[in-house]
Amino acid sequence: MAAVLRRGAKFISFGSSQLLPGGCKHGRTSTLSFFSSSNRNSSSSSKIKVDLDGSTGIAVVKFQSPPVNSMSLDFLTELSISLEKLELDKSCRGVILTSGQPKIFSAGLDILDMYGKNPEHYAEFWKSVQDIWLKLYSYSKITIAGINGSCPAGGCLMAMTCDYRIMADDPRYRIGLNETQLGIVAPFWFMDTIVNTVGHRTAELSLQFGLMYSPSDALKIGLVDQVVPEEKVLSTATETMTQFMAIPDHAREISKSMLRKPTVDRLLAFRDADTKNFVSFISKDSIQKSLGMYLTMLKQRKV
Ligand SMILES: CCCCCCCCCC/C=C\CC(=O)SCCNC(=O)CCNC(=O)[C@H](O)C(C)(C)COP(=O)(O)OP(=O)(O)OC[C@H]1O[C@@H](n2cnc3c(N)ncnc32)[C@H](O)[C@@H]1OP(=O)(O)O
Repeated sequence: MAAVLRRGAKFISFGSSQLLPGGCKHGRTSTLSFFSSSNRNSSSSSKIKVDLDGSTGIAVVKFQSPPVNSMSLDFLTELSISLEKLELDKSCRGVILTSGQPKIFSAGLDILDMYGKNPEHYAEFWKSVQDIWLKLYSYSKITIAGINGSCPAGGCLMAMTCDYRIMADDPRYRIGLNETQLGIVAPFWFMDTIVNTVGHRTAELSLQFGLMYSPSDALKIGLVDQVVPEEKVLSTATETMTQFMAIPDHAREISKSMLRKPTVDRLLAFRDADTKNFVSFISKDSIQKSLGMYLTMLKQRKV
């Protein structure tokens, strides 16, 4: 795959791949804030900040992994621990996933965890990706994604695991599974998730072309449920959460579980084979070379 950098263009191509329009640059430092009062419970690891309001039962889980909230092994581990704690916490009834980084919800899987490492690392990384999907797709509590920025590939997958998606109305933002644009194939459970979200025909087009949707187009195909001004993403998520909470938990939970269990069971049944496939695919010299070129281009990109 030859790298073609089209400076100033809306998209930058790598072979047949496209980067998202952007142009924003991010500081690498993060500010951790702690909030404490009798009804609020905040915790903050280095990449994930959790703010649980005991009076409403709503937890806001904020990604704070600059510059782009890429899903590294550390990020996934911290997120997994935070979600596990919230699932065990009886005072929590719902979780809002959102970003603390400007213009980005999550850039998807961290390419650095898939490049230049050994097979053991790739296996460990992939299991943590499977883990977070399994956890979120079968999460007993209500989950809402407050998508306040771009959301490619793994970022889109994470948003699709939620019960409801609210996206900021900014035409520069994009959401979608763009794997084919990178010359790779989304694993079967990524595919199952998008089929369950937008339906089979739309998923076929979306996956084959690796389409990235603007917020309004994502709304049209049902990839997101609502588009609101950016400053209203969190308040809308809170209002929506209140509507979900009006439904008896057990009935909602069982309905969710019955609808999602076949999809979850499919990954559980083929989990080891899926890990082996990933490790063998990502270890190939040709794939490593392509990833290396893609990373270089990401770093050189100035628009
Ligand atoms: C047969 C079946 C076998 C099974 C095989 C399965 C194989 C498939 C595996 C799963 C596949 C895909 C899942 C993924 O999620 S792959 C990741 C896809 N993500 C992307 O392509 C996004 C790339 N990034 C961007 O488009 C842009 O960065 C952005 C998100 C739009 C943000 O733009 P920006 O202008 O605000 O920031 P930018 O300057 O581009 O980036 C800032 C720094 O961040 C680095 N970076 C960006 N994205 C990633 C990433 N995903 N991982 C690691 N690092 C990333 C970028 O390099 C910049 O770094 P630096 O500051 O210059 O050092």
